[in-house]
Amino acid sequence: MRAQDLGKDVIVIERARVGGAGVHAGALSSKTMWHLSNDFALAQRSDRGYCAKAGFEISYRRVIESVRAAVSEREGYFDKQLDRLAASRSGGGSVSLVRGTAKFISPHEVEVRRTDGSLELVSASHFVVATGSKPRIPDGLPVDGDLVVTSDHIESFPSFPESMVIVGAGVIGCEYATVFANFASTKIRIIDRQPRILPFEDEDVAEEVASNFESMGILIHRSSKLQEMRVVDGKVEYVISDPEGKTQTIRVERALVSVGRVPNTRTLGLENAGVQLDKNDSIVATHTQSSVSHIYAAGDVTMDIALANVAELEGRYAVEKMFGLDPRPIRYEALSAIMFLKPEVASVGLNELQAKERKIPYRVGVVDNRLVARNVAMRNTSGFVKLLAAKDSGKILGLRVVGPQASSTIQGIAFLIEMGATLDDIDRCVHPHPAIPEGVQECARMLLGRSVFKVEVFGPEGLLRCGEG
Ligand SMILES: Cc1cc2nc3c(=O)[nH]c(=O)nc-3n(C[C@H](O)[C@H](O)[C@H](O)COP(=O)(O)OP(=O)(O)OC[C@H]3O[C@@H](n4cnc5c(N)ncnc54)[C@H](O)[C@@H]3O)c2cc1C
Ligand SMILES: NC(=O)c1ccc[n+]([C@@H]2O[C@H](COP(=O)([O-])OP(=O)(O)OC[C@H]3O[C@@H](n4cnc5c(N)ncnc54)[C@H](O)[C@@H]3O)[C@@H](O)[C@H]2O)c1
Repeated sequence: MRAQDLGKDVIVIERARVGGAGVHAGALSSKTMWHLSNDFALAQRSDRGYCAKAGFEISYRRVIESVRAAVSEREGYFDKQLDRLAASRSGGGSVSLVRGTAKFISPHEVEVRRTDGSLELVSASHFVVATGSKPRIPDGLPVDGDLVVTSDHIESFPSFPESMVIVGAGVIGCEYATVFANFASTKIRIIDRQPRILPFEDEDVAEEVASNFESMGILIHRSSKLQEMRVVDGKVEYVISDPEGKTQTIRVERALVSVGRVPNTRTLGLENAGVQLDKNDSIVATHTQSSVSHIYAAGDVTMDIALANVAELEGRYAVEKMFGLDPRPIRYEALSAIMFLKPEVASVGLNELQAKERKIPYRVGVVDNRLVARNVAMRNTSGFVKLLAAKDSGKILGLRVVGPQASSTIQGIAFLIEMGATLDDIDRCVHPHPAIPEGVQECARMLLGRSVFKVEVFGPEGLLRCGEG
């Protein structure tokens, strides 16, 4: 669409469904499940002065029907736009959709194999490779799309399984653990080879999520090695060993494998175009430009950061660069992301792990949501706000929000990081009341020695923390 803005003629080649994993079996579908599951869990609570007397009926198929409705609503808008733009050339360039699987046969030519087997040759001056990624399946795991699945198949369960093991406690594993635990029909176990879930996040964030998981009845096998998984009599049997080598054999109804993703590059014929891949099959790209100057790569196919917002940003950047607009380089350090867990976890910029890794001296403040008026009013005070600022200048480096409305709360700070703002800027800004971002303001003020609640009073209770690294 950005190339169309610039008056270029564009051909989009898609082998499956327009929207990719941003919509199907991915971001939108899983977030729809998350919202539905949250509403269900909330409605089940009986500590708020109301409860459903007759209980709730719940059906996996019906839930998935709602998910499909969301997905097709979104897909419908994409299809409508592509149809209209293909039919008219109103001001911008033309956009046409070719359905089929693309493969480079030379640096300027792509062969498209349609579903009926026919071939179409597409040639262009410039290319953006945005073929995304697929679940990584380690050797020996019997993924059959039925009993042992990846996120690609999870919507095809006939009903809620009674029990499910999740292999990999990263984002996908933890999000689906949350969804199924919220629906309260499935006993969830989750295995990770690391000592804690979400190993790329700060320990306090991961532990807050882990303790909520445990209170939701999710069993976490930490530092566990999956020795074997097999299908026996229509059930999934797996063997895990702990760091001392003690093994356990457990039987569950289904298994979800979520141990990372790999780029879709293998069958793209990139060797015919001379495009260089790294040892993980990702396209080697410098500011989205591959080793062949007219071929760009955006999104999961470079496998640096696998997020829909990054994919879009890179796509826009690539197109602007290829048509000479000289766009501002993408600032990967100010990226924001949300993990749809219980509670929601949203992040922008650096966490403590990353600041330490990059040897950036920082100050950190943590304010527990129990001290934030809006959380109190919501009767939902689990989680905290954690703000990092540069030690000398007070420049804002990053924010983690663990708790309700986390995703909306980080956005203001994303802008401030982008602008190079400091703790003083957060202090000065008038916040609405009561609002979740007040926790962020209180955190900045605490680091500046101007907060309402004092660390000497609430520090020992674990409600406030100031530190540095
Ligand atoms: C379960 C799940 C949940 C997620 N949740 C979030 C989230 O909440 N927030 C977030 O930011 N990110 C999320 N992500 C990640 C996000 O979906 C991806 O980072 C994003 O979709 C990547 O976009 P992309 O354009 O690079 O690839 P994709 O969206 O995967 O699109 C690639 C497209 O290329 C097509 N294709 C592949 N090979 C060929 C070929 N040879 N010829 C023609 N077409 C081809 C595919 O069919 C696909 O449609 C999630 C991912 C998953 C799996
Ligand atoms: N809300 C979001 O933004 C969102 C949601 C879903 C997915 N995504 C994107 O999709 C990508 C892929 O997600 P993912 O969860 O598959 O990958 P991930 O990299 O987030 O997590 C993989 C996990 O699997 C563990 N692991 C790897 N091999 C293992 C093994 N053999 N046994 C046990 N554990 C093992 C790792 O320690 C890690 O915790 C993410 O990097 C993320 O960027 C984003």
